[in-house]
Amino acid sequence: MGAALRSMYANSKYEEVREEWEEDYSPQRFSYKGLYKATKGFKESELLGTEANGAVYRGKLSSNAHIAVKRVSLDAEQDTKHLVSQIVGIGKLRHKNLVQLLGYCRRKGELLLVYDYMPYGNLDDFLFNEEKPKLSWSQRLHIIKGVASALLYLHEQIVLHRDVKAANVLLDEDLNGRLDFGLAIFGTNRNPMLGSVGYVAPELIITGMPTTKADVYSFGALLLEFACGRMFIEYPGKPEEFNLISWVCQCSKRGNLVGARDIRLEGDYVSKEIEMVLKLGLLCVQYNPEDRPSMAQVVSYIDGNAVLPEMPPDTPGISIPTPYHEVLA
Ligand SMILES: Nc1ncnc2c1ncn2[C@@H]1O[C@H](COP(=O)(O)OP(=O)(O)OP(=O)(O)O)[C@@H](O)[C@H]1O
Repeated sequence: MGAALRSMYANSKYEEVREEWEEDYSPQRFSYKGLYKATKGFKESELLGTEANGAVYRGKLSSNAHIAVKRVSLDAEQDTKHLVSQIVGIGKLRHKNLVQLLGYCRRKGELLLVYDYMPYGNLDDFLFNEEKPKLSWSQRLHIIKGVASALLYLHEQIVLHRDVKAANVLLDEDLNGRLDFGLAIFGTNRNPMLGSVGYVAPELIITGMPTTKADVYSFGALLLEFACGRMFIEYPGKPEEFNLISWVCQCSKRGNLVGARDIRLEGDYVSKEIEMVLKLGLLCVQYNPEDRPSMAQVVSYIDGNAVLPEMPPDTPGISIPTPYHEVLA
């Protein structure tokens, strides 16, 4: 048992692995031949990006649907059955601000994940790459609202995202923010901390246990990045500007919280909204997980259905250095 029962196109370039237990998952199963054709044979020109976990290609199916295909290598000891059942489960989630995971294909030592294609790529580029057109404040707020509601939806479905970061927020054709599922959601991220440096909640480094409040922390870091147009942690920065918590608290102490904003916004912003996003960001990145709001509260604050609690910049638990300070100082 467990051996491949059927190997489609054995010994051909379209060879793939299918096992009997996958029969129930056939609606989510893509053929390697179909994906090969969709991506023009995984041609260099269709490559969207290569990250530590694998390469992502743009593709077009025979139905004319645009897709993105992520190729990931599988460890021999990986529990493939469990992984595939997780992929199928995640694929059943439906929310307008999630990047839909359409299905998968499996080859020897390799997994291919198929997603809806997001034409504008990820937020990382728009927020931190000076060469990309800047996002206006109203576009940013629209994206923030979308991502917050997607994360709330995941938590309501008892799913942790585990890797909220700007690179995992993609933009669709209408510039809606769509939360992408990084590999961390499947627990296959080879980074044992689960998540990405800078966005990981301090307690996660010690416990290694992902929680909803750790997702809220990462979302808070993202909020600060949206408003400030800078990465949450910037290595070459001045010590007091090393991370956005210190930077925003400094501005707040000087009585100029809005001064922490992205200068690329120029005059295009609403002070009250920037203030709300910055204050909410600080609330979410508090050191103590119990002090952070839930995603349901976060959505209420963003939608203006609840009043944000006042939190002076010297409140214990916000302006203290993160563990990264000590590691990287
Ligand atoms: N569905 C998609 N549509 C369009 N572009 C995508 C899609 N998914 C990923 N990309 C792009 O492909 C590149 C690599 O993405 P990938 O998700 O592997 O990066 P990552 O976020 O660092 O990885 P991970 O989240 O698994 O740690 C990025 O530039 C990303 O914007």
